[in-house]
Amino acid sequence: SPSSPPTGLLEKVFQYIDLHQDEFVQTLKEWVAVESDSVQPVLRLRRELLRMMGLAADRLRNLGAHVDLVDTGFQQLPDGQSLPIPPIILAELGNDPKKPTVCFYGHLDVQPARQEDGWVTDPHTLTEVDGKLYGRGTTDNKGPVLAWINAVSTFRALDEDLPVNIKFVIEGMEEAGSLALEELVQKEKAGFFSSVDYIVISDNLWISRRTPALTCGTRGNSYFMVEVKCRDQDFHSGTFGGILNEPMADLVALLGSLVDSSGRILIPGIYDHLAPVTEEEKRTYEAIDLDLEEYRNSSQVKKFLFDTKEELLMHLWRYPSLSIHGIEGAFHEPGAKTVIPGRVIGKFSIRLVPHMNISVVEKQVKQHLDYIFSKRNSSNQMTVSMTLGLHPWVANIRDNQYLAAKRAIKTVFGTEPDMIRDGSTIPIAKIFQGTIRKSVMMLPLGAVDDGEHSQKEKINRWNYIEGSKLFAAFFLEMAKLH
Ligand SMILES: Cn1cncc1C[C@H](NC(=O)CCN)C(=O)O
Ligand SMILES: [Zn+2]
Ligand SMILES: [Zn+2]
Repeated sequence: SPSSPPTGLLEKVFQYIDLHQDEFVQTLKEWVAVESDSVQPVLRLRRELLRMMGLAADRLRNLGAHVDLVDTGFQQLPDGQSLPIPPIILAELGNDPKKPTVCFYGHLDVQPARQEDGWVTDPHTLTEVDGKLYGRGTTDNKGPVLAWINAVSTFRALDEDLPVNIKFVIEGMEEAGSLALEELVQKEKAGFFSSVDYIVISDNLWISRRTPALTCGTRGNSYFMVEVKCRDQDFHSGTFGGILNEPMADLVALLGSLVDSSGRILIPGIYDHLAPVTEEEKRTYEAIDLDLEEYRNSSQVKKFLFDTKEELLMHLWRYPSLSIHGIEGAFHEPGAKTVIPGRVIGKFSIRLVPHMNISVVEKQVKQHLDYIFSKRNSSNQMTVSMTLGLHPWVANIRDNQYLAAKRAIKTVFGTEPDMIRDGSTIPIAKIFQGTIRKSVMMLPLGAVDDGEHSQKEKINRWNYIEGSKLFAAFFLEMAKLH
């Protein structure tokens, strides 16, 4: 059915957002100018992060929100140093018991970015080219956080009553693993979060460049380190080559035993506990707006492992995958050094899906590596550890907020959303759902080609501005449903 044009208040709200879009872009520019990198643990960048959180707190206070900057202590580094963790913002605007309370989670830290890495423009100077707003953090996650703030500020500017009570959880350590956040969520379960009815996260992307999406699930992740050690120092391959079990040879064999060339994980039992594929689920893939050729070309990949939309999406979203990330201690620089590394650590992770069990996966991985290693009769020492275990997350799409979001998308974009999952992990979603037991929704704003974590990250002006409208329309739909 065609969408009806917005009327009354909504029309006023949309007009306001259109008229003030340059101001909204200007604020994004000011936020992108702050190099709030949480990944590199250095004091200069931590100060930038603190400044970023301060800017956001000021902006929220200007909206009339009550803002708490919660102190979260220090991050202990492996070298014994410690760095301050930026405070987590807990803010609230309105506490009318007749209205639903919607809490927005977002983060203002960003991935590292240097112009030499292959940016055409300075990553910390927001630059508009053909309607694309380039800059680190534009889509992940400063743009979406500001879109939510833009939506709230529009009601305030028009002197209109906010349709819902609003809360904010904004952190500055997401890219470093959301240090301190889980603890805060647990601590505030009976406090800040007790009045929260719904949580909205906008920290992933559509699967299309034009069709908006609603995200119904994410994969989890289990991260492994496998260390092979002969001794703590390197060897010269001229003086020791030929008489040692070399750690790299052991490690390469171990890593080479994990996955075959068709992408199938070779760890026994790993596929034993997967949610079965239903006919209903199969039908959902067909409706999704994904042009395989365009996706492949824009990703600059010659060939994917799968060539139907259904298989590709299933392997991204609902099957586990194993990726090999790197080897610590290996010689990786240019040139030809004749070294035998004495101790190396291989790093890989397995993306988890319903109904996999993290500790079962951990056991299966360890058993498999023990077996492969024992067959080599190596005199080296192997140690396997799982350093991260993040659960997959599945939405309850029958919740009111999914209905409200669908209606808001229809109003703003004139279309039904793609109902998608995401292959990566937003750990806090599962924690919100598990500890405070509230409905969680992921409502992304950015397009598939935004390049989060990559060079030339951008958000389209269109996505940013229509996204601000989407959040405003969502508030009104939520109020109607309550
Ligand atoms: C840190 N980490 C280790 N295992 C998983 C993660 C989270 C990370 N999350 C994202 O990238 C958010 C995407 N919008 C990922 O999925 O790799
Ligand atoms: Zn993010
Ligand atoms: Zn990110």
